[in-house]
Parts: sequence; C-alpha cells; structure tokens
Amino acid sequence: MVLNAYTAAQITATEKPHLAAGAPLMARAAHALAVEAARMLRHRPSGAYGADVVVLAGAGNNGGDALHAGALLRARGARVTAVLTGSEAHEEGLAALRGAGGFVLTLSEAGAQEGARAAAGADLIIDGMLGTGGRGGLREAPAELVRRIQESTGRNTEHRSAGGWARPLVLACDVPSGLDATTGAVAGPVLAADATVTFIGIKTGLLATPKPSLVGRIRCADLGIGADLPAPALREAEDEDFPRYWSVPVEGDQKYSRGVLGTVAGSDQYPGAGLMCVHAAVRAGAGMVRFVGGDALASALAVSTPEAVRSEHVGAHRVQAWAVGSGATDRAQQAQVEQALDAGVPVLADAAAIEMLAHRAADGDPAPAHVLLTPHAGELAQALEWVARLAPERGERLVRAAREAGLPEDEEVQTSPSRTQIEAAPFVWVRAAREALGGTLLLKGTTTLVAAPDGTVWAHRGNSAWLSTAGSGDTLSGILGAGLAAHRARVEAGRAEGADGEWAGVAAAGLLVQRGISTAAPGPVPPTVAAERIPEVLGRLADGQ
Ligand SMILES: NC(=O)C1=CN([C@@H]2O[C@H](COP(=O)(O)OP(=O)(O)OC[C@H]3O[C@@H](n4cnc5c(N)ncnc54)[C@H](O)[C@@H]3O)[C@@H](O)[C@H]2O)[C@H](O)CC1
Ligand SMILES: [K+]
Repeated sequence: MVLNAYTAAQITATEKPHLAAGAPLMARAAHALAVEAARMLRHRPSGAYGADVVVLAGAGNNGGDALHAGALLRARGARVTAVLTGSEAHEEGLAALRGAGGFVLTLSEAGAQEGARAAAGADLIIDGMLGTGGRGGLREAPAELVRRIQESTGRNTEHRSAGGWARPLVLACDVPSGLDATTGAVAGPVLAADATVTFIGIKTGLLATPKPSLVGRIRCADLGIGADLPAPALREAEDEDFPRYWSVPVEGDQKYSRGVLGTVAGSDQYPGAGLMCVHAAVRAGAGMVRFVGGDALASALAVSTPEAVRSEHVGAHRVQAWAVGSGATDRAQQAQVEQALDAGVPVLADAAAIEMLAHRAADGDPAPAHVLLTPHAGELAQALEWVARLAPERGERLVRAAREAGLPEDEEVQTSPSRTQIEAAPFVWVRAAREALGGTLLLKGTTTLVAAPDGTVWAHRGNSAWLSTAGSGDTLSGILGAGLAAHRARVEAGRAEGADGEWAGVAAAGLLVQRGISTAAPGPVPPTVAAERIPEVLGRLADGQ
C-alpha cells in the first residue's frame, strides 16, 4: 500500500480541533509509544519487567509523550529514568513518571556525562527531546549528551551491522530529535533510532530525509484521528503498488501498443551511456527501441543489443517516448536531443538535456509535465544556477518557494542552492526546483524524490549502496524511458488519462525496479549486472510478488 506522509503543519492543523475538544491525544500517543517499547524489549527474557529504560525528555509535548510512556513502562515493571534535557519539562508527564516511581535527572544539574552514562547503560532509550516543534538541530547540552551517547555506544558510525546495533535500543518519539519533521534535514547530532513511532500521520521528513538510517522502522499510530488528514504532501510506493503505476502488457498487445522508445543517448566518442540505456530499455519491456546515433554507436549496439533498431534522426519514425541526454556529448547528438524535447511525447531527460531544459526555463519556457528530468544534486545545482543567472527574478522565486517548502529563514542561499544544500534538504529543493524548471523532477540521491506538477511528491528509499557506480543513471534512463513509452501507448489507446501527475507515478514504479535489481543479490551491481536482472525483477513486481 502506498505510504502517505504529512508535513508538521498538516499534522498540527489536523490535531487542533481535537485538542480543543479535549481528545486525550497525548495519552494515546504515550500508549502507542509504550506498546512499541515493550515490543522492542521482548528479546529480554523478562520483557519490560526489570528492563532499564531511559527517557530523554525535552521541554515540549514530545517530552510529555515520552514521560507518560515512561510512566506506563514503569507500571509494567521497568526501571525508568528520565533525563530532562530542556530548561523545563512537561508538568503532567513528569508528575506521572514520578508518581509511578521513576527516577529523574536534570541534564543541567547532572551534566552530560552523567546523563550519557545512564543512557548508554540502558536496555532502551526513548528519544523525546524534540518533535514537530523542533527548529534546527539539538544544541548545547542535549547535543553534547547525544554525542556522548554516540561515543559510548558506537552509534555515531554511518554503518550499522546487518543485525543493527546492540544495546541500548533506541525508540524515537514522533521523529528522531534533530531531524526536521517536515524536511528531514539533519542539523547537529541525532541519535539513530531502531524504530520511530510517529503520531497521527507519518511525517514527510521521515520518508524524505537524506539520512534514512537514522529513522529505523516506522510505525504510525493515528491516535484515532487519521481519517481527518488532508491529501498527503508525500507518498512512497511499495513493491505491491507497482502494477498500478506501470503499464504491463495485456492480451492483444503488439510492439507498437507496448510503446516504442526512441533514444538519443551516447555518442561515437562515448558509446557506453547509449549502450547501457538501450540495453536496459529493451530488458524493461519496451515494445521496440529505436536509437539515434552515429556509426560507431550503431556497430556497438548491433553486437550488444541486436533488438534495437537504428533511426536516422528524431522525427524519422513515430515513437511514444524519448530517453535523451546521457552521454550525448557531440553536437550532432545534442541537436537531436533538442528535437526530441520538442517532439510532443514524453521525454526522459538526463545529463545534457537537463541543461538545455534549464536554459529553456530561464527563457520562460518551462517543460511540460511529461518531461521527466533526472538530475542528481550536482546537476540540479548547476541547472538552477543557470536559471538564476539568466533570469534573476526566477532565481528569487526559486528561493522563495524553497522557504515556503521549509528552508529555514537563517539558511543563506547565494543566488541558487549549492549541491550540499540540495543534498541536505532534497524535499525542499525538489519542489522549489520543479516550479522553476517545469516538467516532472526526479532528484537522485540516497533518498530519491520525484515531484509532479500537480503537487504530488514521491519518495524512494532502500536502494543498495552498491548502486552508486558510473552507469547506474544510464540504466535508470532506459528503465524509465521504457515505462514512459508504455504509459504513453496506454494513453493513446484510451486506457489511461495522461494526467499531469501520472508521469511521476511511472517514475516511482520504475524506481521500484531499480531497487529490486540493486538488492536482488548482495554485492556490487555494475550496470551490465543490473540490466540482466531487470526482466526477472520487473516480472515479479508486475505479478504483484
Ligand atoms: N499537541 C498534542 O497534544 C500532541 C502532541 N504530540 C507530541 O507533541 C510534539 C510536538 O510538541 P511541541 O510542544 O509543539 O514541540 P516539541 O516537543 O517538538 O518541542 C518544542 C520545545 O522545544 C523547544 N525547541 C525547539 N527547537 C529546539 C532546539 N533546536 N533545541 C532545543 N529546544 C528546542 C521549543 O521552544 C519548545 O519548548 C509532537 O512531535 C508529538 O510528539 C503528540 O502527537 C500527542 C498530541
Ligand atoms: K523525538
């Protein structure tokens, strides 16, 4: 089932009338948190009974949830110590914990070392320092506390072993503290969680963060008011959703109704990108692949991918979509890329094509919805720099859009964002950049995001880290190009609408194929290996397995 996620503002607006009506939301949140804590402690012979639990409680309601959960665990026989990390603490929560027989340490009195010693020796830490009210990262004493816990538990490493970390387990209350609930940006130290229990709806930051390993397993407790949530700001497709978004063959299909993909990828000088793109498109089930390119590319393809057919130039034959840009380094190929962008059918635009589209956007001609741009952060920074340089007022609009999308007021942006800024807050920049460039924007990264013109954004996580190799992007171009062509063919046959948001859905489904091929077996996945795995992985997804 597609996961839906909501910004902190959407969640706050949803809970407001219920809080006004006196609904016991905090009690429900605390209960959900305590249930998950007890589940995590099940590996202990006596479960929660006798377990050492440390609650890190900040000044706000997030701390309140955690303190109440601590009181519930105390009632189940756990030894519970609260470390108060703010200048004050949630009064009722604190009273409940004290009343249940919990211990309380105040960080400002006990000091970070004492707090860290208690936390590092626990069976379970509940992180209730900051929730949706958190602004920026943890600072000063709580930041120092987390650093010390990381040092003594080894949780500061980027790598977690297959079995996760040993004791103490960490359960994040609503969001890991220091990870922005809306944008997922991480400032300062964050205690990596084994699980996050999030309330009312999943927060967008949990799915869109560039550091998904900090979040752990996500559980959502809707506190009885999930039905009141608005349309989600972010979605994430699961494998079982694939057949809904990817056009799989039906009885009576032939090569043209399956979708013909044209490619302008690779060049005589750099045939590799073209080979990988075409190779992947053929294996991803395109009805036919027609490539445009020079003689050297044609000879290489004749050997590596004899299924592909040469086309003299864009416009020589009818195709349902184009995949253009990767490795298209020479003039002749680039002129063909420009033609393909004007062909009026869906286009997968990579590398050189992204730069062309940035120039067009700066000239006041943003791409239509069926153009799918696929930059990584560096390419997007470059494209946005073009826009800001050539059309300063568009650059200003870009930064305003980023602020509206959650970029903090105190974060300085020159004329356009740097690669690092984009990498730190992809959910902010993918939406702002899509406004600036037009089209459907797929921003590649540890977490890949796809923004559609209708406001839908898709998140994608879980690719194997081995996938970050040269050529992975060309393989993805081929897969997504085949998907666009098949979908366009379906639209032509009157079996899909071709609405603005559909192309992002195709991209989200194509990313499931990419994840599948990267995780089908352990170890490296160079593009040739990845491409060989496409038919089986795609077939399994299409069959809903
Ligand atoms: N409203 C409810 O009844 C429910 C809320 N739930 C939980 O509440 C939090 C949101 O609570 P809120 O009090 O609005 O904010 P926080 O607890 O996240 O933190 C606010 C607190 O911290 C200070 N602060 C902000 N940024 C920082 C920082 N970088 N460093 C230090 N301190 C900071 C700020 O001034 C406040 O004092 C939500 O996440 C839920 O966990 C439940 O959903 C139940 C219903
Ligand atoms: K938290």
